[in-house]
Amino acid sequence: MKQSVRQLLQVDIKSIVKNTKVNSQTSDGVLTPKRQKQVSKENSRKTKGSDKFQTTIKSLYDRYNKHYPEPKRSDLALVNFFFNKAKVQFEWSAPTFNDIPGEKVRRAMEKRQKAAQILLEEEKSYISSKSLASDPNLSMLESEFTHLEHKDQNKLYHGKTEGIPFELINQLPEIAFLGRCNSGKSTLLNNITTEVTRNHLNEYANASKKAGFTKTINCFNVGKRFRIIDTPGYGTKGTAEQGRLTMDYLQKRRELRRSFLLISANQGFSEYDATMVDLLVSNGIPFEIVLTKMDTVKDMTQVERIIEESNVLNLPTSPRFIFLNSMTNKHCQKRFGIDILRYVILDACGLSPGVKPSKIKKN
Ligand SMILES: Nc1nc2c(ncn2[C@@H]2O[C@H](COP(=O)(O)OP(=O)(O)OP(=O)(O)O)[C@@H](O)[C@H]2O)c(=O)[nH]1
Ligand SMILES: [Mg+2]
Repeated sequence: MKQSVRQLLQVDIKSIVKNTKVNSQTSDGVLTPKRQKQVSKENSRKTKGSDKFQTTIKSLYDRYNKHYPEPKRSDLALVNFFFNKAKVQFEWSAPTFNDIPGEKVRRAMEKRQKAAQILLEEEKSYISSKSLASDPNLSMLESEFTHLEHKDQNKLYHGKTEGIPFELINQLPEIAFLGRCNSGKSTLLNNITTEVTRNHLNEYANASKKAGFTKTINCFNVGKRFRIIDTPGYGTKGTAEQGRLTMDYLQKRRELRRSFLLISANQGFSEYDATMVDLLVSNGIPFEIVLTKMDTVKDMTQVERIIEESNVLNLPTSPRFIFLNSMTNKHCQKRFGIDILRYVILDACGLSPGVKPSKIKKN
């Protein structure tokens, strides 16, 4: 008898637990009709909000990128596939331009080649002054000289690469993120190279609320197809050394294909940004403009004003304008503009949207 009471009690407790848990769900996990209605209402509100945001961002993009053909949806899908699958590896961090792997050696090689060229020219002019120009020995001399020149180089750089430093053999196109401190460069790098939408993402580059966080130029290899360079921010929290480092990189780096100037949509163009734009234009460095933190913008006319009041629409070049958000919030629950930026990056590196990463992420 005692046992059957206990059994009864157990059954009762079980059913109580079941009933409380199942307030909004039936026992097999299916939502009750009431809850279903609520969820679908919430979802449609979210979708409506996101749709509105997407439409606004799209109309801004169309308005300021009339010179550029709109990327096809199928291409955007391919590009997203590439970035979501490509393995990202941190490669180097350089506090000065000479610290970039291969740069010192490249400079030394170029100096030697220049010196050798001058010697060859002198030799030629000596021979022609002695009216030996038709002498068959001249071509022999030239080839002898070239041989010596190479032998000399090989002496400097031993190894299996026939005198060419490994870092220079391993060249890939590069793109760089530039902008004021806190404009969202490091966060964007983490975002475009990951599939997930997660706030406070610190996957590869370190991002921080603290302005002036990135202090060196940092290089990340993406799928062994190209490299993304994260630069230190400029402005009141940046230092003169960091500014020089970024300018050296922009002016001297042969692998740089395009730079992306990040402007925070809630701050707009500053005098520092105007100077950077001038430097990019006067040095002939190709660049695009990326308006970040679009999730923080309540009134989109504010973004239009930022663009119209800056000088960028009157430049001799026509940079693209890309509008995006790396973070999400209640009003903006998806990332926008990331796919367009991904598309432009591959294009800048001379890669087609259908390119496959040479190295993929492990799941
Ligand atoms: N709301 C919002 N915040 C963002 C977005 N992107 C970046 N942030 C925030 O802005 C702050 C600065 O981001 P970082 O990526 O470190 O900026 P940075 O340009 O690399 O800054 P420095 O390294 O100092 O030059 C961080 O607190 C980020 O969370 C965005 O799209 N929306
Ligand atoms: Mg940074």
